[in-house]
Amino acid sequence: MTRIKCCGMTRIEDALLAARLGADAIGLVFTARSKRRTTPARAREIVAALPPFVATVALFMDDEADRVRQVIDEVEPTLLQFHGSETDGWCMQFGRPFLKAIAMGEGAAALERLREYPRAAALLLDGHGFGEAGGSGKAFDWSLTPHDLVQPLMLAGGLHAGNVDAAIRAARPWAVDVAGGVESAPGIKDPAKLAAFIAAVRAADRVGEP
Ligand SMILES: O=C(O)c1ccccc1NCC(=O)[C@H](O)[C@H](O)COP(=O)(O)O
Repeated sequence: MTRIKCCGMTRIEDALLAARLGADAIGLVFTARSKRRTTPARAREIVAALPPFVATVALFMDDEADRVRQVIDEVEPTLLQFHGSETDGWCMQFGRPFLKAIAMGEGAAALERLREYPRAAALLLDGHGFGEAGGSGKAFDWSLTPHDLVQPLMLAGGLHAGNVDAAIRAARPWAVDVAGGVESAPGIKDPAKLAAFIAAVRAADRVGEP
């Protein structure tokens, strides 16, 4: 079954709805470069409201290590996610499992970077260009997804209910990640789009079942 992460949560009601609809994880963005950023205080409220077994992911992009530590202390996320030019060793310093986003906007040229994070819990292939922020709404060429990596792969970038089936068939990812495709405005989730997205992922999972 394809796991689902809904990113850029800023409201308790959106996070609860995602959990109720079956999302496996929600993302909380702390980098100043995001139009979906939230505060540690608000994130703490969202985390406290969630039911058990829904993972919480704290996102950063070339932020100071002290800022990451402050968020860990205040929010106690399940996982960290790094979107910038952080190295494998830098990401490891917090002693927490981490996801590393790889900018796939340059196409095949980006594939080498996937091999630079042997200690990442999973790799998130995102559609933006190198140095650009995530949450771009840009898809990449899913056929580039490699299948010889040990780590689980997550697919992100421009996904929505209308294309996630094709994305899953093309890339066969372990998980999909969505932000803009389920929103009515940055950081504000649209209940109908969220429900349609999760239903589309589940439908894609059933293809080929007897
Ligand atoms: O969402 C953001 O604003 C953001 C900003 C800076 C770094 C990462 C960010 N989001 C990371 C995510 O995991 C998004 O879900 C992913 O990039 C896909 O976004 P979208 O293309 O809007 O579905």
